Amino acid sequence: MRLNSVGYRYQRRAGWVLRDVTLTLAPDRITEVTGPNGAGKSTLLRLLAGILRPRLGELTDRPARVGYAPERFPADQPFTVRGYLSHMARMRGAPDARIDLWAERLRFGELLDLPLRELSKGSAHKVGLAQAILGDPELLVLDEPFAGLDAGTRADLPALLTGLRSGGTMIVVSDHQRDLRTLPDVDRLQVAGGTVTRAPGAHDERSATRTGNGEGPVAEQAIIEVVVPAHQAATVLAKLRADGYAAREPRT
Ligand SMILES: Nc1ncnc2c1ncn2[C@@H]1O[C@H](COP(=O)(O)OP(=O)(O)OP(=O)(O)O)[C@@H](O)[C@H]1O
Repeated sequence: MRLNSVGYRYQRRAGWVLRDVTLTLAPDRITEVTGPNGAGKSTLLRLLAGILRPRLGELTDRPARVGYAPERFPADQPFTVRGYLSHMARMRGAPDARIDLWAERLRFGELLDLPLRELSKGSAHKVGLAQAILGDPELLVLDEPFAGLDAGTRADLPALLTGLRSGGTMIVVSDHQRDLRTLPDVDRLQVAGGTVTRAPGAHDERSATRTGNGEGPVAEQAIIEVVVPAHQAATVLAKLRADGYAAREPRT
């Protein structure tokens, strides 16, 4: 996906929030977007997701299936959690079983029959994440997904995102608290002063601060090997990826 000299301002006479942004996002990558408050991170994410259209320049090669979770999920809707997610799943051609799967992974399974309006802020935020993910998007755009999450879900989320990336999803995350900082192999964009620049990736930064205070709330990762009959390798790999684990092809 490519942005060519993209500029955006909200009103005709307002100042430009973003100017002359040119960048390419590669598939199968996680990109973390950082920057100070009001710099334009959400604006950039809305442009990437197609919620906003560039006033200047162009955005090309956006994948067809896009999942987007806004910073604040609009929970003031007259549905139960399950009713809302079923509707979203139907619109995206996803099976209902995905609702239970993602409700369990994001730790809100026991809330599925509650009205959206009764949810706490953090639980509503989880529903916002689930609706973005359950349609198996090719591009997943998450605006501050860690904000307001309980410690367990917050610790799980980097591994869930890594699993989706392994399954081929391009992921863009704004993350001003830097929850992804210890995840290896993440691209980083810095939004400031109306421009977007590439910053050193989390991997580079982790190497640089290995003896410093770089530990974050990311769950500890473990690598295991699984031995299966050769003819089942592709099936098992697909199952692991569908379950949100990062799994790689067998070595020959
Ligand atoms: N709907 C809107 N109408 C007018 N101006 C807006 C709108 N949304 C954002 N802005 C302005 O655009 C600028 C960038 O806002 P944006 O929300 O993209 O920043 P951000 O980096 O995501 O900030 P934060 O870290 O506080 O969430 C700000 O000056 C903001 O006031």
